[in-house]
Amino acid sequence: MKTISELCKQIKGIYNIDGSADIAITGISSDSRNVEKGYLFICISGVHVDGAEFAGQAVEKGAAAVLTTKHLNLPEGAVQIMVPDIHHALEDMVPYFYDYPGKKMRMIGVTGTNGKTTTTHIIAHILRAAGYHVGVIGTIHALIDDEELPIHNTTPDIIELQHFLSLMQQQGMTHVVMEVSSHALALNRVAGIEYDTAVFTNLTQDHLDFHKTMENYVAAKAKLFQSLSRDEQVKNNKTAIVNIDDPWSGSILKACQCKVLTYGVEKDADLKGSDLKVELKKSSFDVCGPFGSVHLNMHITGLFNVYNTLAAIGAAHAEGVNTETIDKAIQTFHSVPGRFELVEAGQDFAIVVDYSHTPDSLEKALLTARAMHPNRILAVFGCGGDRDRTKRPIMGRIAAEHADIPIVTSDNPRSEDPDAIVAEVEAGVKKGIRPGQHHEVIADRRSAIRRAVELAQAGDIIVIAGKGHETYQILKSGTIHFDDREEARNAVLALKER
Ligand SMILES: CC(=O)N[C@H]1[C@@H](OP(=O)(O)OP(=O)(O)OC[C@H]2O[C@@H](n3ccc(=O)[nH]c3=O)[C@H](O)[C@@H]2O)O[C@H](CO)[C@@H](O)[C@@H]1O[C@H](C)C(=O)N[C@@H](C)C(=O)N[C@H](CCC(=O)O)C(=O)O
Ligand SMILES: Nc1ncnc2c1ncn2[C@@H]1O[C@H](COP(=O)(O)OP(=O)(O)OP(=O)(O)O)[C@@H](O)[C@H]1O
Ligand SMILES: N[C@H](CCC[C@H](N)C(=O)O)C(=O)O
Ligand SMILES: [Mg+2]
Repeated sequence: MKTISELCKQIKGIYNIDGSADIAITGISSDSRNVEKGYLFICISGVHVDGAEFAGQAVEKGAAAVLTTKHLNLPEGAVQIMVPDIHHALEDMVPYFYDYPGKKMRMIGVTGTNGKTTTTHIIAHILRAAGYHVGVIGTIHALIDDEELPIHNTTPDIIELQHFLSLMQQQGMTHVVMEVSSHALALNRVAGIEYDTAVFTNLTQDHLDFHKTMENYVAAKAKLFQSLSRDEQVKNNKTAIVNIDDPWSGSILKACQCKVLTYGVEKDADLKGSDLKVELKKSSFDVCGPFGSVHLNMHITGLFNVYNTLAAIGAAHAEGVNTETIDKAIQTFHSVPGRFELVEAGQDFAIVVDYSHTPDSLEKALLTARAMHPNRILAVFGCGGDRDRTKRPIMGRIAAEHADIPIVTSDNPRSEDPDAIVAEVEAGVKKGIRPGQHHEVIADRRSAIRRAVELAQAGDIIVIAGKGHETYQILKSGTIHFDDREEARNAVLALKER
C-alpha cells in the first residue's frame, strides 16, 4: 500500500493536497460504483458524464481521497488532490501504485486494425506449449493461465490494465500477450509498461471518428514501436514483428530502432508464407524463416490467418521458442471464438459467424468464403452505431461486390436510429451491386439471420459478420442478450420444424 504523499511525489507536474497526505490508499478506481474503503477515486470527465459528479458518492462508499482538477464540495475528512491534468497524473501514479508489473514480465503487444485478438491467442498458445505461464488481455477477455476475467475494452484504461497486470504478476505469469488498440496508444492507457516484443498486423480504415485521419491513426500505432527503442541500453533485446506487405509498414518501420523481423506472403520477408491450401475447417502453408523451411497444418483457415500465424511465429521466435515447439503448437491451435466460427446444426449449407466489422476484414472474410468455392455467398452484416460513419457505405459496397446476396442489418446501433444506419450501409450496397443481383435490408438482426437461412440452398455459405463472440446487442433502450451463433442454430432448427 502507498500513502497519498508517496503517490503524489510521483506526479511530474504541479499538485495540491487538501487534507492529510499520510493516509494509506487501498485501491484506485474511476468508477464510484467500484469504490471500497480507503480508495482513491479518480474524477474523469467522460463522453456521457463528468466523474466529479460521483465524487460525493465515492466518499460515502469509503473513498479516502479524490483526484480532481477542481476543488469539490465533499464530506469532511475526504482528502482532495488537485492536478491540472488527470490523465498525466494517472500515468505517473497508477503504475507506481501497482509496483510496475508491466516491467517485471515479458510483455508482448499486438497492434493493427485487424487480427489482434487472433494473433494474441496464437502467441499465447505457443508460449504455453513452451511451458510458460501466460496472461492474455484483449477484446474477448483477460486470461491468467486459464482463469478468465471479464473485460470492457480491447485495451482497458490504465487503472484496470495495471490491476490486471499486477494480478498476473502475483500469480506467476512469465509472459503477457496483449492487444494494444490505437485508442489505448493515443490515450496513453499503456503508460508504465515496457514492451519486449511488438507486432504490427496491418492498417486499414477504422476508428476515423476518433483519429480523424489515417495519418493520425498510424501515428498512434507507431507509438508502440517507438517505445521499444526508448532505452538505448536494452533496445537490442527488443523485437518488432512487422507485416511488410501492408502499405503502412514503412511508417511503422521508421519508428523502429530495435531489431525487426518482417513477415508476409507477397514481398521479400524474414518470415515468408507460401503455397496456401484452404478448406472450410483447416488449411496448410509453407513458411520459410531464419530457422529454415517448415510445412504447417492448421485448424484455422483463410489467407488472413496465414498472416496472423506468421506474426505469431515471429513473436514466439523473438521470445526464444524453438521451431519444433512452434510447429507442434500451431497444429493444436483450434480457433478463436467468433472468428470464422462454423455453426453446424445439420444443414446442407455452411454458416460462418465472423467478427469482421471493418471494410478490410469484411472483404477478407468474404474472400475466404469464396475460396471454398461455394454455390453462393449470403452476407448478413451491419455497422456499429456511434462509431466511424464513413465505413458504412464502404462496407456496403464490399458486401455487394463479394457476396451474392448481401443482407444489411443492425450491429450494435447504440444511441443511433437503426434504420438510419442501415440506410447509410445500403447506399454503399447500391453502388457495388451488379445488374439483377438481389439484396435485402432487414434492420432486425434476428429476422435478417432467419431470412438468410430461409434463402440458403445446398452448397451456399452464409457469412454472419460483425459480432463474432459478442453475446449482446447494444440498443438505445439498453443492452439485450444476442448471440449470432445461437440465432443461426435456432433459425436452422426452426426451418427444419416447418
Ligand atoms: C469513448 C470511450 O473511449 N469511452 C470510454 C470512457 O467512457 P466514457 O467517457 O463514456 O465514460 P462516462 O460514462 O462519460 O463516465 C465518465 C466517468 O464517470 C464515471 N462514473 C460514471 C457513472 C457512475 O455512476 N459513476 C462513475 O464514477 C465513469 O466510470 C467514468 O470514469 O471511459 C470508460 C472507462 O475507462 C471506457 O470503458 C469507455 O470505453 C467505451 C466502452 C468504448 O467503447 N471505447 C471504445 C471506443 C474503445 O476504447 N475502443 C478501443 C478500440 C477497440 C479496437 O479497435 O479493438 C478499445 O481499446 O477498446
Ligand atoms: N490479419 C488480418 N487481416 C485482415 N482481416 C483479419 C485479419 N485477422 C482477422 N481478420 C478479420 O477480422 C476479424 C476480427 O479479427 P480479430 O478479432 O483477430 O481482430 P482485432 O484486431 O482483434 O479486432 P478488434 O479491433 O475488434 O479488437 C476476423 O473475424 C476476420 O474476419
Ligand atoms: N473494437 C471494435 C468493436 C466493434 C464491434 C462491432 N460489433 C460494433 O459494435 O461496431 C470497436 O470498438 O469499434
Ligand atoms: Mg481484438
